[in-house]
Amino acid sequence: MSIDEIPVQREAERPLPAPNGGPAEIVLDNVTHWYGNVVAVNDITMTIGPGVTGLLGPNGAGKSTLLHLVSGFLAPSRGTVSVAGRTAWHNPGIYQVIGLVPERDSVYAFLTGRQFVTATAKLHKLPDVAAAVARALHMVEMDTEAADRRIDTYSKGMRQRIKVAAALVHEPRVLLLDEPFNGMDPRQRMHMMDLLHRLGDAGHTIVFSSHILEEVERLSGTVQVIVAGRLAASGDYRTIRRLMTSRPHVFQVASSDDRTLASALIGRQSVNGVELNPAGGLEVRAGDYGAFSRELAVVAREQGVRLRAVLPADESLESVFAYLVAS
Ligand SMILES: Nc1ncnc2c1ncn2[C@@H]1O[C@H](COP(=O)(O)OP(=O)(O)OP(=O)(O)O)[C@@H](O)[C@H]1O
Repeated sequence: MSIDEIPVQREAERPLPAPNGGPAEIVLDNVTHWYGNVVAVNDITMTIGPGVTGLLGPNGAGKSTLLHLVSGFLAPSRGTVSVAGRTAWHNPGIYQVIGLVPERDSVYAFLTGRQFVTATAKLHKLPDVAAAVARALHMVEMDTEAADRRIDTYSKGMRQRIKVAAALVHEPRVLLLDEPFNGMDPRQRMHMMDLLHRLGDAGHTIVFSSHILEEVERLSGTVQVIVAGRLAASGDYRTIRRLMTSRPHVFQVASSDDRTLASALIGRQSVNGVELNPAGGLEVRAGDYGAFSRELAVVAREQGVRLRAVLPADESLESVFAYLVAS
């Protein structure tokens, strides 16, 4: 069957509000997806409206599967997914309103950035390809000499930006990005965050997945937390943050003088306990993530101790998610 033969299904616009109060552009209604015996998405109901929404969850939680369900690439095993009031599955019409930035580089590296974006514009059969390409390159700030260089000369940040340009070339209302910050350095990250912010402020519905809480916190007002295929928590990032930070945290700290740092930390307000590790470094139990991070920097400076590493012992976030699911 060619793409033109796939029946276009339309669904009545649903009046469901999104968590941020705006109209719901994306509606998942009791959606489940199995890969054979694996349940990747398990009975998820959610609505997403304009602005930036972060899909937060550990690796394997089902974020990519969920984005592919919303993009219409996967059929729900149960339930329904709709975008802009239309059923996502088997509905080529939704490609007009969706742009997808996949996690992997599905880009021919021998093309220039401009050629790649032009090919996408032609696939969409846009009336004025050159103008659409120029506009998309401008939006991601790639309307420079770099646009005419081969993609295999690009940095990771530039490759991500050109993928975003291709996804935006047909001016979709909804932009879906799978782990867009992976492998980026802090400057590239800031740049991409700024771009997504601008698109969200302009009224687009932006959904991006991430397994890093800080990325989601800095970028999105609304957060959907996915754990083991289920929706574990949903709402304003402050609510999610509070849920996460009101539990005890354990940090592994490495410094130039662990003993001095340990004795200076004991008795500090944000610190519940300190232990020196036999193999070096210390383990600190703290009540509040933010307060401890600030206090540690102050104490280290006061004592003239250099901090080499500060890592949450439960860095994978698995324990945070387990806590959220249990609560
Ligand atoms: N094509 C597939 N066939 C079988 N199982 C799959 C397939 N794709 C994903 N899975 C499984 O479905 C579950 C959810 O995977 P998914 O890729 O959606 O999660 P994710 O949150 O995006 O994780 P990651 O960030 O690691 O990609 C995992 O258990 C994964 O192993």
